[in-house]
Amino acid sequence: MASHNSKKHPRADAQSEEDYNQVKNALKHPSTKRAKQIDSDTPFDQLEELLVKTRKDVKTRNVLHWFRSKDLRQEDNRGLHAASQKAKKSKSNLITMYLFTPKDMEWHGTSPARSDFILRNLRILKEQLEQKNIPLAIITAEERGNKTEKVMQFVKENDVSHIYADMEYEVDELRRDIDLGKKVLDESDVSLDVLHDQTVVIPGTLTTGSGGPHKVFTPYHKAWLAETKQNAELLDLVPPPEANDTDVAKQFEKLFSSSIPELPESKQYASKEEQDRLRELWPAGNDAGMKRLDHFLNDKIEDYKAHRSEPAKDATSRMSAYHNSGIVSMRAVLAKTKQFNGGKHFDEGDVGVAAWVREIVFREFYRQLTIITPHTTMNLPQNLKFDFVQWEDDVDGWKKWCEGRTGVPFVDAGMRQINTEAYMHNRLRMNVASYLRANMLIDYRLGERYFAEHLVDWDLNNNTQGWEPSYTIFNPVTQAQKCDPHGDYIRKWVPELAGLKGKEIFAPHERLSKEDFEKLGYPYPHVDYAQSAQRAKQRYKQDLANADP
Ligand SMILES: Cc1cc2nc3c(=O)[nH]c(=O)nc-3n(C[C@H](O)[C@H](O)[C@H](O)COP(=O)(O)OP(=O)(O)OC[C@H]3O[C@@H](n4cnc5c(N)ncnc54)[C@H](O)[C@@H]3O)c2cc1C
Repeated sequence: MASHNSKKHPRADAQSEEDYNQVKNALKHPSTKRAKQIDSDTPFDQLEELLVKTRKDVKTRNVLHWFRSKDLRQEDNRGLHAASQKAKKSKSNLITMYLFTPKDMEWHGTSPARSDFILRNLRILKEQLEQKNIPLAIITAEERGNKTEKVMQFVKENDVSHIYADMEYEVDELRRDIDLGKKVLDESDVSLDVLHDQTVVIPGTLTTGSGGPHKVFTPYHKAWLAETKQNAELLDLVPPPEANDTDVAKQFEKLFSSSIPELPESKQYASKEEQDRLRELWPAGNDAGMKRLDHFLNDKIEDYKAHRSEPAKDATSRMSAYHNSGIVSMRAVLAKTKQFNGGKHFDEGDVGVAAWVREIVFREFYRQLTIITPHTTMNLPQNLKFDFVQWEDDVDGWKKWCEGRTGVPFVDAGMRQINTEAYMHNRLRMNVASYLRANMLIDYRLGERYFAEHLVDWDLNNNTQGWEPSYTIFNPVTQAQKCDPHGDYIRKWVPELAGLKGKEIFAPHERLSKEDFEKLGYPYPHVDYAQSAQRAKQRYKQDLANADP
């Protein structure tokens, strides 16, 4: 029977040695030498160069916008708007398409929650567009390698003269667009344009005094604030597409009748209960996303700076899934935030606004890092030396980490949150990542993959940067005492410990008698914190000293 427990999608409660090896197999990557070659002639630069030639002045017939999983909205969508304008100018038709590639979902390990979120958003989008007589055709590409063929076939069948899309910055997606661009060059009557839409400031454009793109966050953040202050039009929105004439319905009957696919077998929810729970937590559609933003601005943002790192307060926006699938546009989000700030620039009004926008700038910065060091989206760390660390094969530790049974309350609470909500608070993401790659010395890429397989907001850029290994090792007990001072977050997610008083909850094995601890039904820590942190530091130091990337 189709199940989320299937071999292709290991679940927290089904982690066996076989699953562990399967995850490991999904983490193949080029050599560090090859990574450097890729960085020296980036797919982003190659695509930008190609687009100069593929943006052709051809006679307009039908105009296509190709939606991707990162721009699933009609509101303030740059590519869609450009396509609509082109169609209107020549009194031709706008048609749209989404290429559904279940094998891409397998390849990236996309979670059931995110896969379902994408399909639910597509359904809403299709209905909205149909009210304007604009078809949204769902085309299935059976193989990862036959996308260009599928798109060109669609282009021919529907007499498309202009293809528009919004750019995705990861290596595979850039290479897909390069491949399409090369085909378009061979066609005398087809044009291709791929626009920047994911960020307010285009990746790669914020440069240092010596001309190269910023690679360090603090100066990038400063430059970003200056750029958006000086060029207020960066937050200007474009309108949704204009309607087609009604006769289009007949002409493109086949496209209108294409239906939203079912979730692939390996991406199905484990149960109806899980499906209902996650759908309620993550309602689809631009309206739902903007409503969530309003709620955050009205009720939470003022306290964001003070409480953002306290998971029990749920003081953050939970907007990431909407940002990453492009359900809301970042321009719309920031324009609204500025309005809330009384029209003042982001760093000049409310301190909560300044702190919140700073996080969004991290998101923009990580896209800049992706285009300049594309190897980071190929299962390799930013600092290539970390590829030389000898990780441990600790299957038992891995299983405990996945299930939230490491014996470290703060870590376990985080893991149980992700397993229940397809989301984890940022402070916990930092702590569970540190625990896996340092205290357990398990290859951080397994954790990275686990996040992909479980998060609704999974994003390759943010996830790889979040998992970037370093010498920093968090102490999850002191972290919990600082960020969850009353233990409420731990109590919520680790009910075995709910009855503990005061500081007992942060390290029950140390703070209770052996007898009382064993009554809890909660495990002893998988490793000793101090010894394991020391071991990791030594391992990193020794292996990085010998690394030759
Ligand atoms: C190990 C690790 C893995 C992560 N994986 C992902 C991931 O797959 N997808 C993802 O979107 N974020 C990821 N993050 C970043 C961050 O944890 C989430 O963006 C954040 O928790 C989302 O919650 P929120 O929307 O309530 O954020 P808020 O605190 O409300 O922040 C506002 C927005 O800013 C952006 N943002 C916030 N923090 C970060 C950050 N550290 N880096 C980049 N952008 C940020 C998000 O778009 C977020 O919605 C990861 C962080 C770590 C440490």
